Amino acid sequence: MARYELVKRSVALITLTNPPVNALSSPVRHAIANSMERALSDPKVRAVVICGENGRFCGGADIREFAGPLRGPPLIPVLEAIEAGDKPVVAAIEGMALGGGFELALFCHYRIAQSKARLGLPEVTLGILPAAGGTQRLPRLIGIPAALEMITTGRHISAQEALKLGIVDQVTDQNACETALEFALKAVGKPLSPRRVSTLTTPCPPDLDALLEAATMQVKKKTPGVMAPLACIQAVRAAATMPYSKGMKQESELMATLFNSGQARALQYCFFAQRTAGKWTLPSGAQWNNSKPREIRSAAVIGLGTMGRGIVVSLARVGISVIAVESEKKLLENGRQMVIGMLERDAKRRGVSASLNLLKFTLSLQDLKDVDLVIEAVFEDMALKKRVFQELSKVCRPGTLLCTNTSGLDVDALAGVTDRPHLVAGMHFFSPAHVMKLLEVVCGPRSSSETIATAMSLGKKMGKVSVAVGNCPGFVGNRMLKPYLDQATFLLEEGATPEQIDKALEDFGFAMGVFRMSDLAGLDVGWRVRKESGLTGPDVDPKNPPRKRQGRRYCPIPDMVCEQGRFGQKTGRGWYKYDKPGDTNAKPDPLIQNLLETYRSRYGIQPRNISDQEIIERCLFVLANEGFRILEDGMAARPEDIDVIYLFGYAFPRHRGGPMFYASMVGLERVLERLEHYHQAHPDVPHLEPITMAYTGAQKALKSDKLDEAQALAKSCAGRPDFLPCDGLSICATHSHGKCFKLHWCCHLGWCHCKYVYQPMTNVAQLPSTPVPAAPSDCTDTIDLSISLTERFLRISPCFLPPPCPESPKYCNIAELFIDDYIVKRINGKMCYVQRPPIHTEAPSTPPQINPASLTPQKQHTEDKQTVEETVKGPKMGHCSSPSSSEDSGINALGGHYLESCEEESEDELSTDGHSSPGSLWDQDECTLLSPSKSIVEIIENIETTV
Ligand SMILES: CC/C=C\C=C\CC(=O)SCCNC(=O)CCNC(=O)[C@H](O)C(C)(C)COP(=O)(O)OP(=O)(O)OC[C@H]1O[C@@H](n2cnc3c(N)ncnc32)[C@H](O)[C@@H]1OP(=O)(O)O
Repeated sequence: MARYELVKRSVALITLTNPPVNALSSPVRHAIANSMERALSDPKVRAVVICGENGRFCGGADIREFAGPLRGPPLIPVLEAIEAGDKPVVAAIEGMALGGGFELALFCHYRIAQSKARLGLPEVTLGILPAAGGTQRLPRLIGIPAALEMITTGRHISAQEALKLGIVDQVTDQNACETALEFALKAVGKPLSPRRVSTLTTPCPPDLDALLEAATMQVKKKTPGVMAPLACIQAVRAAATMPYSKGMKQESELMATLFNSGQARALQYCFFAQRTAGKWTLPSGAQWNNSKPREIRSAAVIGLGTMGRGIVVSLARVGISVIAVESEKKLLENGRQMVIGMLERDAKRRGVSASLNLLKFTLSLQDLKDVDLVIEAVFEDMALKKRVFQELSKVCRPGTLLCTNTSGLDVDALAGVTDRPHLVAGMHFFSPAHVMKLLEVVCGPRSSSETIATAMSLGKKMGKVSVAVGNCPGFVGNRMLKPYLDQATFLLEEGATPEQIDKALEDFGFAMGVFRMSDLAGLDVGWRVRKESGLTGPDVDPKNPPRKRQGRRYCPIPDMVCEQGRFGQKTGRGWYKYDKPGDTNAKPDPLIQNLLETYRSRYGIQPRNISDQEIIERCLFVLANEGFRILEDGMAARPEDIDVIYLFGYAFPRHRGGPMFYASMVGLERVLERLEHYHQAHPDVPHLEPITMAYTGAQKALKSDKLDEAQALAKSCAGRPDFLPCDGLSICATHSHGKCFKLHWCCHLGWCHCKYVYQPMTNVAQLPSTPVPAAPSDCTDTIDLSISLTERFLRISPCFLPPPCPESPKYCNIAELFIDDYIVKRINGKMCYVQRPPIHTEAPSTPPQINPASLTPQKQHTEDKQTVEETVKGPKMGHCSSPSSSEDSGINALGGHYLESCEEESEDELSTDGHSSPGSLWDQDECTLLSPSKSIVEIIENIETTV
């Protein structure tokens, strides 16, 4: 974790060795502390240099450690020992010094930076503040204004800027470590006191209060409702007004508040979710690390509308030569001028020369015969796109990849008209394409893994956050948007105003409410789509009730707004009025208020007061509900992918984590209950029906037509770093195909390709601890909650925490729980899955008394124990069994499970009377899930899978 060497006979060189970013994990902190002690006590050592391996100084604290209790030495005392030492310590900064890494450098007496290095305190972006002295030391070093700006924005600065600000002492084009070694030797003997930042006085500007006030206003405007930047300002104020030690105390108190906040969890989740999305996976098993992308040197873009132009710019600025095609001379010339203008402005801003020589503009598709990849960006019309793809098929060389920038049309239908359906995929950019970071890469059923790998890799090269999604109407982002927009207009019908709905959403954290956003995007686009899909317009049968379409509720208000020529900002009128077309300052319009009142009275709707809570719940829970459906349908691989799409494509507030994360933070029971509530009130709105309900009752018959739930679960988990193939171990005898998987933590169900085989294996401490919903008063032991696997998955991993340490001794294993119908039991307020007992005809009227010992044959204990030990040691996994053998072994799961999970327990603890001994471990948190210490074991869910 850190290497210690004596170099040049008298300099201790400490190299951090914790790939990929030399984060300050517990072992690294240990190693720094030990190395410093050694260096300071060795009389041969006259100076110390600290650097990072592989050209990266340090990426800061190990963010993964934030999820659990702090282990190992706290960072601050380790760093204080560096500053307090009587030998000069020089930080040799290559690559990056971020967060705790930057703070480490600030505790050193000198800092040398390689010219390409970046420095910064990005903690604010993770919902925390620089709490290893960053907020107290940086202002002392560079003054309040510059420190405030760096700390509240988290901006990374260049080595040159750091030199200018006085953060580093020297910038070198050479190896920073070599330079630092020379520098260190020269520093020997010079007084260290002035180099100790903690002893400096913060230069305090006379207008401190005004400065801090302005900063406060600025962050409140830029990131409304976000706590961390405000806490940063308070900490910096302390640096200006308090002695160092008091300031440090203040910093630590502020950190304590932030550290456990939901915002910090959300923002840290976003950090990892973004990186997880790059690790794409397809149902076929193809994924980021087993599929090779092609290199794309040349591309073509068809259509030079807003989207096409943005795509051309995105490609050209990363050095890909582009042929841009239009159908008419005038459009081509217009597009050419606009693209050149955009590239020139972009290059000026980035201080580089515009890559105009990479561009070619043409009216002929024939010019595309040699390009590596084509992105079609013509009008959103299937017939037109099909014609283009047929033509491309004829013109382009056989290996050219053909991509479409459709925002929701069937990619496979386009693939079907080509001679190379495997080389066709969707590349759904967001407008404006050269600005927006999101790219949905749409995998058609026939898209090859190489095609997807290439599109994903091209997206990354263009600086996009690319997410692989399935091919369904609207893909992921726009599919979810529809129910969200519907809810907003239904709320209008019921009594809300656009201003009220927008305000509620903006207070939640959206930069723009749904109506302001629609005005910006233009209302005519959606109107055209609705007309084309027969929801409105002359083709609609006049006998159709205006507020019903295809058997479900329909709100015609948006059509009525468009019929008045109100298309949003561009026409100066939409849901709001604007001073002139193109203006952005939205003002409430009494005409809209009139329209709503007339509408309501025409349809006999009594307007009611609608709370902000209802607005948020209906708009956002319906969004998450559709997300669950998308996971169930296998159209997104993981909830993180959905969240990333909403964060980067739809401006979902980052400190809320995304719609799926938000739902998990609210608590899925609550989301479920509210959706049920709203669905009961609005039964003609299917999107309000919780996905969990789709598999119960009257819908049950449909289940066989649906994708199997277990498959959906596995799909939703495949590719997660915590969802690991179990090394090709032999699997069930009857279904000897595929591989087994195991979920370490997020779910205690694993899955193998014989889709009914579950292999629970999880860390006891991580087993579901979601509070169990209160039982109905008239029936205290049973709630007939039939929930889907996808939901359960999310429900028990409410914040997608990282996996526990693999060496954790607390794995439990229900090796043979592979049943088709099992029960979730509540034990001590937590949940446990066991096989349904032999069928009893009647549900017990009182809570069943489970006698664990009687459920647990002794022989099975021993066998299970064996399995657990193997599990703990390594990836070896017990066999999965076929459903046919479930009856032999399933029931032992409960006993085997808890016995092995709490190895130190004697069987006495598993007392058949169900009462735990005082002080027993069964009473402690870590084992509560498995403890039968309360005699009442409640059945809280019936979960069925199809066999
Ligand atoms: C008392 C409290 C004391 C101290 C508190 C200190 C607070 C902190 O230091 S908070 C952390 C501050 N640091 C950061 O925010 C940096 C975060 N990382 C990045 O910005 C980037 O990763 C990067 C360092 C600029 C490198 O970028 P890039 O080269 O593009 O690689 P990535 O794909 O982003 O990351 C590679 C790999 O590393 C993982 N990772 C990166 N940083 C951290 C980290 N700080 N902790 C843990 N893991 C980190 C990242 O998740 C990637 O992992 P994969 O598994 O490969 O996806």
